[in-house]
Amino acid sequence: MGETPPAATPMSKIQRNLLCTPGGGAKFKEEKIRVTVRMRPLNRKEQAMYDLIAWECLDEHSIIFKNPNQDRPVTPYTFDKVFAPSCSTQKVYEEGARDVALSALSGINATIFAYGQTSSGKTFTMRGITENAIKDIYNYINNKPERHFILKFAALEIYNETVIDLLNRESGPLRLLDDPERGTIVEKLNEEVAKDGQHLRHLIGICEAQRQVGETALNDKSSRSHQIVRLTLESSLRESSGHVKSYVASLNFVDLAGSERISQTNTCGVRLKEGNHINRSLLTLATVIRKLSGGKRGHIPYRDSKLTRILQSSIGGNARTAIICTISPSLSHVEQTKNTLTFATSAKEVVNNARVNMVVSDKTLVRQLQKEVARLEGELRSPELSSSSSCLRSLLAEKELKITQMEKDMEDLRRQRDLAQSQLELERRANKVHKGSNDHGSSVVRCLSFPEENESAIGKHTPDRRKVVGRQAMLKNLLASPDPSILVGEIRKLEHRQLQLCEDANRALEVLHKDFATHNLGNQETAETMSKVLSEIKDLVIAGSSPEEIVTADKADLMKKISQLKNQGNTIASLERKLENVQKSIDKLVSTFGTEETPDSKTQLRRKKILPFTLSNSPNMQHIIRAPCSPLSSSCKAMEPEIENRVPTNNNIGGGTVARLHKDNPRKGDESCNSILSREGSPAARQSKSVDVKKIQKMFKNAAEENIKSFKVYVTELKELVAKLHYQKQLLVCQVLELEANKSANEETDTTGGSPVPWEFLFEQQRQQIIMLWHLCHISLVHRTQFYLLLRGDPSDRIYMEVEFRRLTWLEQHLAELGNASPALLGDEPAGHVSASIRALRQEREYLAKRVNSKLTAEERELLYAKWEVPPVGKQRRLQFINKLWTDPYDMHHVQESAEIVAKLIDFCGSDENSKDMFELNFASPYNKKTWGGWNFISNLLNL
Ligand SMILES: Nc1ncnc2c1ncn2[C@@H]1O[C@H](COP(=O)(O)OP(=O)(O)OP(=O)(O)O)[C@@H](O)[C@H]1O
Repeated sequence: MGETPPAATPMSKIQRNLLCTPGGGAKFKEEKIRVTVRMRPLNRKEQAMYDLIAWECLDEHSIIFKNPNQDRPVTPYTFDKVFAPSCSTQKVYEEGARDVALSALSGINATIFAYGQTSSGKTFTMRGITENAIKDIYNYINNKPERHFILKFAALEIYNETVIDLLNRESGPLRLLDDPERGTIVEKLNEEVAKDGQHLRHLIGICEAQRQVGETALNDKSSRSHQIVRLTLESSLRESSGHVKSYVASLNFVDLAGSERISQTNTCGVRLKEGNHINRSLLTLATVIRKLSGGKRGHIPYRDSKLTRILQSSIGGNARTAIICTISPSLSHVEQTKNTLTFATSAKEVVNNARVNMVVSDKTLVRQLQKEVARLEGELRSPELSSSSSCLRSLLAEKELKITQMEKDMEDLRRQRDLAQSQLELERRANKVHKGSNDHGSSVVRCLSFPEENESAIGKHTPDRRKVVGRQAMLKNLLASPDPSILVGEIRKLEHRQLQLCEDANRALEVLHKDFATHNLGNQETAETMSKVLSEIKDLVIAGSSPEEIVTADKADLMKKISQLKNQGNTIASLERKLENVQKSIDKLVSTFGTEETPDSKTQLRRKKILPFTLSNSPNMQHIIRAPCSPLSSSCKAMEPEIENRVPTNNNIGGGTVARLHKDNPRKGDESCNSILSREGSPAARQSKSVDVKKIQKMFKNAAEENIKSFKVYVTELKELVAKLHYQKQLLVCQVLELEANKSANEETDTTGGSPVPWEFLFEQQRQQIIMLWHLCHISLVHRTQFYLLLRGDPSDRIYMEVEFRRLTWLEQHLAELGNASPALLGDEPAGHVSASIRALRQEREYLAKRVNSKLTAEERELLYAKWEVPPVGKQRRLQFINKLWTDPYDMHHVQESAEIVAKLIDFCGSDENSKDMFELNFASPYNKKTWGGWNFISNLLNL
C-alpha cells in the first residue's frame, strides 16, 4: 500500500481538483466543530460503591452539575447535543455524527472522535458510531448506483507517542512527514480497499484486536492508545453518465485514550507511563482546541504531540468534525467530568473550513484536455474566428507583407551586385586594353604603379592616375556588393595580383640597386672631382685678395669652366637633339661628298641615316660619364661643350680640364677615339681633304660605321648617367654662386671701396634655414651638433653652409618626391624612408640617453632635468631629457643649448678646423638605406 495520511485528504488530489476543474470551484464552508456530550449510566462498580449521579441533563443541549447542598446555583453546560445515559448509540450517531460522517461521501473530510476520561464510554461510543457510519455509508453507496465508490481502510494507534500501523503492527513505528501540499502524512501506512461492509468490519476488527489495551482500576479493558480508523472514500459518476466529477474524502474515527488520575487508576509501571503519555497528548489537544476556540490565529501547538499533528486538518482545518465527549455521571468523577465539559465547551467554538475535494482522474483529465484541444482547433479552422484569431491573422498578414518587402529588397541587392560585377568586368577589360597600350618604360617606375593582372612587361614611365582611379571605382563597386563572398573573392584576386606586382617590383628594385651602384661609382668619381674643384675654390677664396697672376689665371680658368657648366643647361633631351644635329651634319657631309653612289655607298648611307654618329663625341662622352651624377632626376642636364656638336675639324676638342679628366679615367673606346683624332688632326689628312674628296667621304663613312655600334650602348648609358648629374650640378651651381658672390664682393670692394656684404647676417639667416631643414629631414643630432659648433660664421664657412643648405634642400625635396610616389602612401602611412629616418633618429636619442649618466654628474643631470622640465619622478628620465633636445628649430637658444649638451655627451670639442671637411661632400643618398617596404594588401586596408 502507498502512503496514506491518516487524517488528511491528499493535498495533491485536492489541488488537482482546484486547478483542473473548470468552473468547479472550491466551496469553503466555515463550520464549528460539532460537540455533543454523552453521559453513560453508572457502571456496576459505581453502583456497587453507591456513587451518586452528579449531573443532570436539563434538555438535549444542556447538562448541569447537581449541587447536593443547593446553596449555590450552577451554570449548565450547553452543547450541540447532550445525550443522557439512556440514549442509545444509534441516537448519538444520528444526532451527533451521522451528517458529519456522511459528508465524506460528498467529498468533504470528516472526523468523529470521542473525548473523555477513562472508562467514560469512548470506545463503547465510537464502536457504535463507526458501525452506524459504515452502515450508512454502504447504504448510501448502495443507493447511488450511478456513482462508483472506492472505500479504503487504514488504521493506526498512537501508543506512547509512537505511531503504529494497526493493519501491520510488525512494520514498527511509523514516521510522520510534513508535505507542503498534503499536510501531515503517515509514512508507509497500509491502506486496504474495503470490498464491502463486511470486509470493512473485518478490517476494523483486526485493528481493534491489535490495539493496546490494558487493565486499570477504572477499566478492565482500558485503551492505552489513541486509535484512528481512516476510511478514504472516492466516488465518481460512472462513465456512461458523461460526467467527469469525482470526489475524495477521508472519514476519521478517533477513539482517544482517556485521561486518568493516577490516584484513581492506581497505575504504575507501564500503565503509569502510558497514562503520562495519554495525559500529555490530551493536554496538547486541549490546548490546541482552547487556542483555536479563542479565535486567535497565533501559534497553534499542533506539533507538540503526534495526536494533534495527525488531527490538525480535522481541528480547525479542511474537515467537518464532530466531538463526542463522554462523561461519567458519577459524583466521584465530577472533576474529570468538569474537565471534559470544559474541553467540550472550548471545542464547540473551534471553526473548521471544510470544502469539497473534487478531483479529476488522469485519464479523465487527458480526455477532457483532448476535447478542449479539439474545440480550439475547430475554432481556428472556423471561418468565424474569434477575436484572438483575428489578431493572429492580422499579425500573420503583417509578417507576410514584411517578407514580401524583404524579397524585393533582396532582388534589388542582387541587381546591384550584378551591376557591380558588370562594372568590374568592364573595368578589367578597359585596364587590359590600357595596359597593352602602355607596356613600355623603365622597371623602376613600374614598381611604383598599380599594374593589372597578367601584366608581364616592364611598367610605365609615370604612374597611371586613370588606372588608379579606375581601381578605386572598382573597389567601391566591390564594397557596395551585397554578397560578401564576392567581395572577399575579388579582393583575394587583387591580392594575388599584388603579390605578382611585389615580385615585379622587387625585380625592378634590384635593377634600381644595380643602377645606383653604378651611380655610386660615378658619384665617388664625382666627389673626387668636386673635391678638387672645391679645393681650387677654397684656394681661390683664400687667395681672393692675392694679386698673383697665376692665381688670377687659375681663377679665370675656373670661372670659365664653371660658367660653361652653368650655361650648359644640358638635359638628356638637349643632348639627343645635339646628337641628331651631329647626325644631320654627317648626312650633310656625306651627301655633299657622295657624288658617286655605289651599292656599297647606298648601303652605307642608309645605315648612316639609321645610326648616324660622329667621332667627336667620344671624348666628350667620357667626360660626361665621369661627371658628377645623381640617380634621381630624369630631367638632368648634361655638361657638354658646344663644340662637341660640330663636325670634328678642331683637334682641341675637350679642352684642358676635360683632357685631364680623361687622362685620369680612361675608358673603353678611347683608343679608337684617339686613333681617329690623330688621323683627323694630322697634316696629311688636312691635305687629302682638299684633294681626295672620295677618300675623305670614305673616311667619314668608315668612322661613322665604326662608332655606330658603340653609339647605342653609349646612348643607353648616357640616358642612365646623365640623369644622375643633376644633383652634382646643383653643387657646382652652389659653388658658382659662392664664387660669384666672392667675385661680386671683391669687385664691389675694388670699385667702391665700401663695406663688405654683411656675411654675419647671411650666415645667421642660412643657419636658421639649415636648422629648419635638419628638423624636417630628421637629420642626426650628432651631425647637427658638429655642424653647428664648427661653423660659427667664419667667412670660410660660406662654402660649407652653402653645400649643407643645398644638400638639405635636395634631401627635403627628394623625401617629398619619394613619399608622394611611394605605394605605402596608399595606406596613409608615412613613407618607408621617412620612417627609417625617424627610427634612426630615435635610436640615436636612445644612444645619447645611455651616455647621460657617464658624461654628466648627478648634479649636472638634476640641474639639466630641472631646466628642461623633466619630471622629478618617473621612468626613463634620461630619455625624456634627450627627447627634448633639438626639438625647436625656431629657438636659437634652444638649439645652442642642445648642441652643447650633445657635444658633451659625445665628447666633441669643436675646435678642430679640419673637422669642417667632413661636411664638404659627405652625400649619402637615401637609396643606400632604402629597403623595399612591401605592399599593403587590400585586405589589410579594408580590415578583412
Ligand atoms: N453508554 C453506555 N451504556 C452502557 N454501557 C456503557 C456505556 N458506555 C460505556 N459503557 C461500559 O463502560 C465500560 C467502559 O467503557 P469504555 O471502555 O468504552 O470506556 P472508555 O472510555 O473507552 O475507557 P478507556 O478510556 O479506559 O478505554 C465498558 O464496559 C462499557 O461497556
